[in-house]
Amino acid sequence: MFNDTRVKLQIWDTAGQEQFHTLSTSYFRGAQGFVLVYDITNLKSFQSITIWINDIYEKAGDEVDVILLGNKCDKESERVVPKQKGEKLAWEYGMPFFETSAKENVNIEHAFSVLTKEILEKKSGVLHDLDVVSLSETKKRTCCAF
Ligand SMILES: Nc1nc2c(ncn2[C@@H]2O[C@H](COP(=O)(O)OP(=O)(O)OP(=O)(O)O)[C@@H](O)[C@H]2O)c(=O)[nH]1
Repeated sequence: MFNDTRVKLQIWDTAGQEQFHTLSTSYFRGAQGFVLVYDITNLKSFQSITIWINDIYEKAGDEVDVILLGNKCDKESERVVPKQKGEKLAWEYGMPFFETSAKENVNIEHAFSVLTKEILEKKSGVLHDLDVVSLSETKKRTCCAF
């Protein structure tokens, strides 16, 4: 629930397709938000993030909401990607960043809440813009009819 609005999320997982870098454009078309996840114990997964960010913006448009997650934060002893690196990358692209653990349920709900909120805020912004346009159109027409 967000401000008394019930929200239903439809979440698509790429299920390993991304390894071959052959994500179908249907993953991007119509999507309102993206959750980019790397593994803090796997440097390559972090390095691939930049490629995916660019792919998302190219195929889904610059206006789309993206969050970055550094997952497996429960495996601190195996960490190879410092938290600051994730923060810096996210900051460069202006996206929210969290370290998460899917295993221990750390920050998962919070991350999805933040993404959902961003999407809803953008949507209400668009509706507001449309309202403004249609109101002024009506006004113009009323004006001309007189
Ligand atoms: N310790 C730990 N292990 C995790 C965490 N999240 C996932 N795993 C483990 O990491 C492995 C890979 O998880 P997946 O969810 O299959 O990862 P994926 O990148 O979605 O894999 P694909 O679906 O093949 O793309 C599994 O053995 C999970 O149990 C986490 O937060 N902490």
